[in-house]
Amino acid sequence: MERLRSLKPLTLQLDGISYHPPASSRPILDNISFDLGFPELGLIVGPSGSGKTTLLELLAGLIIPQQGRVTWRDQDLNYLQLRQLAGLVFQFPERHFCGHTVLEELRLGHPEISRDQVKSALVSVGLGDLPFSASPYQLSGGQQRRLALAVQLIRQPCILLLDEPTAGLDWSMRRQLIQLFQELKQTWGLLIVTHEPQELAAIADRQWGIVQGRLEPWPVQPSAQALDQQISIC
Ligand SMILES: Nc1ncnc2c1ncn2[C@@H]1O[C@H](COP(=O)(O)OP(=O)(O)OP(=O)(O)O)[C@@H](O)[C@H]1O
Repeated sequence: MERLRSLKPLTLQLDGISYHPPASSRPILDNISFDLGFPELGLIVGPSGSGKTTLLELLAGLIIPQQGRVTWRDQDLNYLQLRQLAGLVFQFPERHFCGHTVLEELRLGHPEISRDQVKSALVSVGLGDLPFSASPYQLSGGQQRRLALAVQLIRQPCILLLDEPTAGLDWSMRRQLIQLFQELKQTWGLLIVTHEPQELAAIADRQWGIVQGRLEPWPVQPSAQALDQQISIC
């Protein structure tokens, strides 16, 4: 990871990325290009089925595009390097918890991780007071989302990828999580995909829309014709 951190501009770039699995009649991602700085929070907004999760899976190195390049600090990355670079928090991550305790959850697959590292990851998501022995299943919805973030942060990725991170939470938990994202974006690159942008848009540095696998400017600018109509109505 130090090697990935130590090269040139602090930017993740996608250039002409297309993904078209054989089972689909059309490309799920169609010629996607954008760049995201570090630290920075990028927001991609799109309806259900527009390709949001697929884009994050690709950036996490879980699927491989047929076309295009992903570069980090001007260096081309393959899917194995993407797995190092990015930490993906799935939608409803609490459904994938496996550990019986918070400590187990944070050490899954990495038994060498020290208790100090565990503590530090918990502190960075505002769970510093949580006992290591607590059961992940007995935490509140907001705490579970924070724990899922800590599971990724402990791996020290450069970019955090978050799929609908506030879905299914009540207003107060959403507000607390958004406050946490605001803090995390001072240190990490964050890319969030959602179909409910209202609250997240307030803290985003860059925003795009995605429709049928194509990236678009967002929020959509009203056309000149629509503006003329508004003026004539007034
Ligand atoms: N391997 C695949 N083969 C065929 N179709 C696929 C494959 N993976 C995804 N799709 C289809 O691609 C489209 C985009 O899926 P994706 O999960 O990325 O959308 P999404 O924007 O995240 O939707 P949601 O918000 O509902 O999760 C969907 O229609 C999905 O069924």
